[in-house]
Amino acid sequence: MSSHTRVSSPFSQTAASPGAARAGAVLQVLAALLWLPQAWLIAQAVQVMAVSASGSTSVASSDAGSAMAQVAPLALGVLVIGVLRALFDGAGMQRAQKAARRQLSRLREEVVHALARTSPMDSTQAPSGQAASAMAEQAEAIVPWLSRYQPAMFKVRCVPLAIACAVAYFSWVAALILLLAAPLIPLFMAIVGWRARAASEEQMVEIGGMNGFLLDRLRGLSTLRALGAVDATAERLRSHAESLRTRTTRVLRIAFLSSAVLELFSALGVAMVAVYVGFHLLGTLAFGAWGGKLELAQALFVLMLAPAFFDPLRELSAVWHDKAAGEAAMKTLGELQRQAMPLPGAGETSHGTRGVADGAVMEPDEPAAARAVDVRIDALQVGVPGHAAVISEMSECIAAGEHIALWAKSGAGKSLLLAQLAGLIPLEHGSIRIGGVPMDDEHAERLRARIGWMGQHSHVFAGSVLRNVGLGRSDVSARDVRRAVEAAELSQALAHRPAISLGEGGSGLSGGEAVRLALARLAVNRHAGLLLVDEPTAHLDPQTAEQVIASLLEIAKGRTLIVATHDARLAQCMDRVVRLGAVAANAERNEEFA
Ligand SMILES: Nc1ncnc2c1ncn2[C@@H]1O[C@H](COP(=O)(O)OP(=O)(O)OP(=O)(O)O)[C@@H](O)[C@H]1O
Repeated sequence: MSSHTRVSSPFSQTAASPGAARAGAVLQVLAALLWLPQAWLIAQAVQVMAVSASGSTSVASSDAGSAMAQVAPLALGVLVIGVLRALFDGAGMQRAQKAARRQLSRLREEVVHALARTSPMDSTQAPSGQAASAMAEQAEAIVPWLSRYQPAMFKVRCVPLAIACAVAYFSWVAALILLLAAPLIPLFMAIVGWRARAASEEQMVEIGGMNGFLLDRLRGLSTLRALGAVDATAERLRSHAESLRTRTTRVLRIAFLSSAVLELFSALGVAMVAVYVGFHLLGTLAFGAWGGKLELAQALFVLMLAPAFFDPLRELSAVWHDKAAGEAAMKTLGELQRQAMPLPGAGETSHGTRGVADGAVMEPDEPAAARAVDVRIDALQVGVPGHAAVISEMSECIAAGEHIALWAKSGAGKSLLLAQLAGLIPLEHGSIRIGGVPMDDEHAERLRARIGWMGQHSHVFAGSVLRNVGLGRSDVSARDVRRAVEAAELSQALAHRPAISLGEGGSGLSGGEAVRLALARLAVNRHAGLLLVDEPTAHLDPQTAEQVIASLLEIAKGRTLIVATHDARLAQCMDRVVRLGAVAANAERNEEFA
């Protein structure tokens, strides 16, 4: 069973929250279009001044005064439109930026949820360092892509066309020059952008890989140091950094190339319009103005619009790299959302799941005290979806309150069975019922809340012992944590170091203390009617193992306990031993442990 959550196309992502993003783009387009009246007013003012200057030798000074009177409202208009343009542009950018930030938060939330909905047993999951780097760092590339590239793209679609129409109204030749120069730019940009995207993706993969590698090696630094592999690791890190440098340089080179392409063609376009307008005014090129001759104001207007025609394209070029980086980031986030092995029931809410069939004994609003539950395993295939089954079929009934040991050789599937019982792996064949409730997508979330789990390698977070036991859960009080720590005899073990703060991965704790910490986590779960424990005494000396067994039995009183073990002393303390791979022989208690 596998499900794939796909990130929808980046464009549909933006379309999903069109309001603010679109409003931002529209405001920026309006600001750009306001240049048309502003340029017209400037051209008119220049014409008035030119006429006044040319006539000042022969005409009375009162005419110069009237010219100033004509120019003043034009100048005021230019000023007012200038202020409006600045306001529109500023507001548009602000809105686009805010919309992009919101979109990024939403995407990050989706990725976090997708990761949380993935089974922890999925061995194909991205390394945590890579996931953290993708979400925290690479995902930031989405903001400029949405807030700058997309409005720039919108402008390119509207503004040059409007300007070309305005220019064509006065001179079809000038408009033709602009229209001929314009398509060359997107064409070359697309060619360059295609390379930019590939280069950006390679750069992102390299960043993610390097971060994952670094985090992984930092976690295992003590092992690397102990085995004398620090230098070799540093060497690999250096080669990663070198490769990243090369890829980053390639991305920058392509970004510079795209700007150069655009500058070249836009400069040529503007220059050709200027040459035409100049020669037209001089009378050399007397065509191209719909049979007439351009006035000074009209010629100036056309001339001023020529660079503005290319402005949106220049802007697009400046942010062209944002598109490549943004799309590469979207792709990386999409990869993170791909769930090869979903966590059963992670998408379901625990609300409204009352009324479970078969006389279920676990009610959603059950009081705090744990109640032992029975476990029924029917024709269960033990294994991970997509991999060969480890046990093709097993059936077993475990009574409420019974304590059993799973006994089998290494690799026989004890841990996988415990993971299936805990609802951490989707079931492909067969069924599990806990307290009469089937372990399926509908009930898994609720069942997990009633199961205590102690894995083979419990992760220890950096922080205090109490925080590591409470794990910030709202339903676990400080009193519960203290009691659990007592029950696991962890406080006695750490009595000589009361203010101990643990390092990431459990540095600062002995192996026995780490097991006690895991026991305390087990004990703190007051709702757990079923405890699943994986090899709690592995690697412990006989005396510590005995203490751990005693604590475990104390914690498991009145609850159902299933423990995977190779330890005969622990197995002897159980009511029954279930041999995996020889399930039929489990009806009676195994004499080996009598
Ligand atoms: N997440 C996983 N994805 C794919 N295969 C897995 C996964 N976890 C375990 N396996 C495989 O399933 C088989 C059973 O593993 P499991 O950890 O259940 O054995 P075990 O009986 O608990 O062994 P041990 O006593 O050594 O802990 C092994 O061959 C292992 O490689």
